Parts: sequence; structure tokens; C-alpha cells
Amino acid sequence: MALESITLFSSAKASVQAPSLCSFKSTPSARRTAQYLNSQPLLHVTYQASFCSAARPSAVAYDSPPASFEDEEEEGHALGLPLLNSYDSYDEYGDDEENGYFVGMDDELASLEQGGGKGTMDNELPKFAADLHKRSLDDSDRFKLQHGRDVFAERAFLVGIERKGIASSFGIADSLRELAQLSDTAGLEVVGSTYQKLDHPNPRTYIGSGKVAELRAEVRALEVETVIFDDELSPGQLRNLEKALGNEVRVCDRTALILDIFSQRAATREATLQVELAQMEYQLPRLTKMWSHLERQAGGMVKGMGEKQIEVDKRILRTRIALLRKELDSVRGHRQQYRDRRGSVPIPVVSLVGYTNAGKSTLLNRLSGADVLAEDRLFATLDPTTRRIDLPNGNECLLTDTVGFIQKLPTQLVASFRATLEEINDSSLLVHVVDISHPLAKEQMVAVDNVLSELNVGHISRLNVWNKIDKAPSKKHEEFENRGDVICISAATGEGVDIFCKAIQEKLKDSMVWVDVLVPYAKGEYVNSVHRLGVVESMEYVEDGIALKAHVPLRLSRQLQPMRKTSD
Ligand SMILES: Nc1nc2c(ncn2[C@@H]2O[C@H](COP(=O)(O)OP(=O)(O)OP(=O)(O)O)[C@@H](O)[C@H]2O)c(=O)[nH]1
Ligand SMILES: [Mg+2]
Repeated sequence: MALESITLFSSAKASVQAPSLCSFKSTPSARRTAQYLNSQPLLHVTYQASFCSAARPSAVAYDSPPASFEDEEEEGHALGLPLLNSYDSYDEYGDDEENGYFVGMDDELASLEQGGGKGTMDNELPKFAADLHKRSLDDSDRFKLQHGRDVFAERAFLVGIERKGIASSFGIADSLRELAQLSDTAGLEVVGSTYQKLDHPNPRTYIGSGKVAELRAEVRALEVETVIFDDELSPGQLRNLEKALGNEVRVCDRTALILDIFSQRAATREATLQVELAQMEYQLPRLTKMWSHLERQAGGMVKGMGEKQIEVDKRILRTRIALLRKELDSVRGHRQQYRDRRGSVPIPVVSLVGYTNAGKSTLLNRLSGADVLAEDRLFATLDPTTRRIDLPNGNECLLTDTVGFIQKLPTQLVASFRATLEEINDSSLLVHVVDISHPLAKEQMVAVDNVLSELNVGHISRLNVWNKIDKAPSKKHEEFENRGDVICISAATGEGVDIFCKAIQEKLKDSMVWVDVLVPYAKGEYVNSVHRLGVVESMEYVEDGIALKAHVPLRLSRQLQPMRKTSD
């Protein structure tokens, strides 16, 4: 078995260009097939190795025909997808399969032709390609243009629970609404949702067994393709739900969905590596489904074969995870060098943090004329962008836009993005941007505070900014007029932005350090830095140099340390 080249999880892409080919193993014949299909106009084949991933493939490739075609549970078969089988077991299964196509390798082909079988590379593959193409046309009304991309609108159904007695700041309706927004961002079409009131999530199936039966009926009635649960499912829950709901539907959870969105959006090498790592760590304990067909195929004769495969896969995954970590370390090393270089230029860093879709990128764009993608969807930004901006008093600072937060942020994601988020640690000031027009603005603030407290940034001073006041109801205006600790702005119209800049300036001054130094004439560049970055109180040309009294950013004060006047 050519295991080494399996694309184990070619990420859970919820939206792919059809058609895609799901292959359980990357065998030479599967690769060859993909090569052939990709050489055809209008066909684009990607491998996926598992049905747990969020994309519905257009066809399924098996290395040899599964033994139990009649078995209702047979994945691809049950989905009504064309099957592609490499030929080696053709004699045994060849004639009774209408849905399948058979291909073989050259040497196998020779023996096939000698044996007078019907399938050859030459006549079966083109038929297969034509069938795939036809199916993708049949499905074409399911494609909608979304955010400038063709997205296959899978039918999704959402399931949540309301915990009795647990005062979650997000109510179940709000949480499901947000899950729907996430699904939409991932390119799914939400066709319904349900929830159950429970003391605790059911350890076996998350919802109770009666509710599972109800869900199964609803899923059938609505022709649902993906069921998404609002909380992270344990590997056991996932397995049991997959079993209970049948193979026609895919089961996934909030975490997998968010990971999927991140993987669709990751643009830089570091973000891609981080998301891939998070996905693999998520998949590792959940590796079950992709080899279960082997058990059936062996007809129970080679008991535990699937088990063994899972062990092999786990080893492959672990090796890959180790490799990813190493690569990430090296990418981060480069970034650290960049940051160190930036650190030697003592410009204060101001970080924009906040809930996803709060308007952080819009604000950065407004202040710096940057061109960061800002759009009305969740997680538009994954990579931090930094721009230099001028403050009203002529000082400069660096403004950094960061990835947005969300409630129930997957732990793997927080862990793998920690390094990116840790840049926040270098900031002189955190600006917490809130979308005050959002009905759950308060709950979102709490969620952001929770993530921030995990990041140990309590020592950095904060500025709270309520954004989108152009959209907010006037009641909110009265509310914030009574508060001294908030700046109200509209990043879209520019209202309040001047006041915001002044507030940054003041806050930065608060975080500055008082210095009384004598700068030798030979080191005149420091005087420039003090003017550019600090607030000068007095300056005097004396015999040995320039005597300065000023407030300066901490980093600059360190550089000025040797020039401190000895008298103080
Ligand atoms: N009406 C109004 N809309 C705004 C304002 N600021 C931002 N928006 C809109 O809100 C949406 C989200 O803005 P972004 O700047 O992408 O939000 P973000 O905080 O960077 O979001 P993520 O990158 O997903 O974390 C966009 O459609 C913006 O046009 C505002 O002041 N008023
Ligand atoms: Mg953004």
C-alpha cells in the first residue's frame, strides 16, 4: 500500500471547485487518474482522504472495489457517487457494478487485455471523466457566487444545546445565529437548526438519544448534507453521531468549521502552517472513519485491519505534526528577527484587538491609508498587518491589526495562533475595538476580555473604542456619553477618529518614561528620535551637548540610559 503519499487531510475545505475526487489511498493508479483528469478541460480534481472533511466529493476512488457494494453503509456508494476502482480485483467484481469505473496500471492493463476484461485505461477513464463533468453540470445550480468565488452551497443543519443553570453570556439562539454566520462564511447553506435544553451535554451523543432520532428524521426530510454542532465534540461523540445519522451526512462541529474558515483564508506561510497544525491536532484523536471501510472490505476476516491502519495513520500524522512544528519555528525565527529589528527602532506599537467583524481592519485602513481586506464576514483578517501612523502632535506609532476573536474559540487555534497573538505582548497600548451596533456587543466584549486574559497582557494599558456609532441606535449614544473611559467612533464615516488619535497620543504619553539626559553632539540622531517619538519639555544647547527633558517611549529611554544626567 502506497501509504507514504496520502494527503491525509487536505484540509476541510467546505467549498471547493467541483469536481473533487475522494481517494482513500494515494495509490499509483489514483495519482495517474488524477493526472489524466486534470489534463481535461473543465475538470479539476483534488484529493481528499476522508469523508470527515467538509467537502462533498464528486467521486470516490478505491484502490480495489469494496467488497460490499450492496452494503448500505458503503460511503461513496451510499452518496450515489461514481466510484473509481483500480483494476486489480476486477475479475471478481467487474461485471456487477454499474456505478463504477475500473482503471489499472500499465502492467496490470496488459494482463487485463490478455484476459479480455472490459476496463482499460483508455476506454474507462474518458467515460469516467465525462460522467464527472456531467455531474458537475447537474450540480451547477448548487453553486452560488459568494464573495467573488464560486462556492458549492452544501445544505447544512445546526444543532446546539442550552445548558440549564449555566449562565452563558451568549444565549443559545445567539450562539446558533453566530454558527449560521460562520457556516455562511464557509460557504454552506443553512437549511435549519435545532437545540435541546440539557443539564450537561450527553457524553455519548452530545444531545439525548430521543433528540438524535428526531434529528435523523429532520436531516432526511431536508436532504441535509452536513450537520454542525455548536460545541466541540469529543472523538467518541463524533463517532457515535456519525453512526447514528448515517453515512449520507457528514458530522462536524464548531471547531472544525472555524478551522476550515481559517484554512480557506490563511494567506501567509505562517498562518497556513499554524492552521494546518491546528487541524492535524484536532484530527489526531478523531481518526476513525477513513479506514472503517477496510474492515468491511476484509469481510471481518482480517480483524483489526482498520485498527492497524489507524495506528499507521496516527504515526504519519504525528510525524507530520512534528515537521510542521519545526517549520513553524523557523518561520517564526525569521519574524522574530524582523521584530527585533523593529524593536531597535523604538516606535511604540499600538495593537487593535477585538471580536471578529468589529471593524479593526477598517480602522487601520482609515488611519493609515492601508489596503487591508475589510469585509462583512467573520475572520477577514488572519495575519497581523502593521502600519506606521502619524499622531496629531507629530509623533508616530505603529498600528497593528490582528486576528479577530470569537466565543468558544477552538483551543487548538488559540494555541497555534499564540505566537502571532503574542506580538500583542510587545505593544505599548491595546485598543479594544467593539462593534457597538451589534446586539451582543457586551457579550462580545466579555469574550474578548477572556481571550486577552489567557494571553497575559494585563499589564498593557488599554483604550476602549466603540465603533460603528453611525449604525448604533441612539440609546447607545446616551449610554456612552455617561462613560469617560470609552471613545466612540465610526471607522466607516471617520466620525470621532480625530478624538481617537488624540486619545492614543495621551495614552502613549502615559506609558512614556520621564528622562533628563545630556545627548552629546556626536549623537544628535537621538535628539531627532526624542522629538519624533516623545514629548519634549525642555531642550538646551550646552557645552557638552544637548540637555533634554522629555517623556519618551520605554524602549527609547533604555537607549538613552547611558546619557542620563548624573545629578538625578
Ligand atoms: N456602518 C459601519 N460599518 C463598519 C464600520 N467599521 C467597519 N464596518 C464594516 O464592518 C465590517 C467588518 O469590518 P472589518 O474591518 O473587516 O472588521 P475586522 O474587525 O477587521 O474583522 P476580522 O478581520 O474578521 O476580525 C465591514 O463590512 C466594514 O465595512 C463603521 O464604523 N460603521
Ligand atoms: Mg480584519
